[in-house]
Amino acid sequence: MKNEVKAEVDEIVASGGRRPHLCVLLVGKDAARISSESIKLPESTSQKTLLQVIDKLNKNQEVDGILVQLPVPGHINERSVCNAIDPSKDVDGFHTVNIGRFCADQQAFVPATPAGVMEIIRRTADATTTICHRYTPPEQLTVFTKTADILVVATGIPNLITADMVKEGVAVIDIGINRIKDEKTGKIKLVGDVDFEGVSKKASYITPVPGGVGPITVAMLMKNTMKAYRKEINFD
Ligand SMILES: Nc1nc(=O)c2c([nH]1)NC[C@@H]1CN(c3ccc(C(=O)N[C@@H](CCC(=O)O)C(=O)O)cc3)C=[N+]21
Repeated sequence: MKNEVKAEVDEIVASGGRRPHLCVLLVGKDAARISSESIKLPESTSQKTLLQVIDKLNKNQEVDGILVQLPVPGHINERSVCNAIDPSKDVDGFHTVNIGRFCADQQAFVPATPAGVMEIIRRTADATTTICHRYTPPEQLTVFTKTADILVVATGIPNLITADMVKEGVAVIDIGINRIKDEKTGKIKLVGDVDFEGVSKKASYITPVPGGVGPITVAMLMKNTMKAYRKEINFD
């Protein structure tokens, strides 16, 4: 590493900010405290510099888990960044090694949001899985949503799913996180992709936003961090 780049990286890492904010207390033999550190880099940061910061964290024995908050600015290749993280510290499960191992039924770090959703559903029973996406015609979308026993929504479109689109007794999991302006107060508020007000009247279960998938995602990230700390995942 060139000296001036190294100095820059050292400075960025050193200015990484305050430490013990996030305190997760586990009582019993696993009692531990997870400390976390946010390293905020300017938008203009080059890919090279970012990769060097990651490399330093990879080599730092004190660091068990690394998460690069996505999305990254356009001049940075997301895949290269995810793949720069040591797979054994990849608590996001975004490294191709972890994705590949997961798909091949090998031990791996699994992404926190889907793991959280599975935790919510907590069922291993057979289910037919169908996927709709941005090219699903709107009138067809309703055909699918109306037949669903479990409806998992992640679109980024506020109020996409309304009461008329679901069947009585459906279980709804809302992964959407949208910041919209509240018509009444003028304040920015957080909503999901589901019209909670209407759909909750028909649903047997429904996760709210905020207070649903978000917090359980964080919990799954903590779980992965503990797995990384204990070196529980065997990458052989
Ligand atoms: N590498 C990477 N991994 C991620 O897992 C990742 C990411 N990048 N980029 C952004 C998204 C989004 N995400 C959230 C997690 C928890 C809440 C959460 O806990 N939300 C609270 C509300 C928080 C608030 O009020 O702002 C809630 O829903 O109750 C939100 C969003 C993880 N992401």
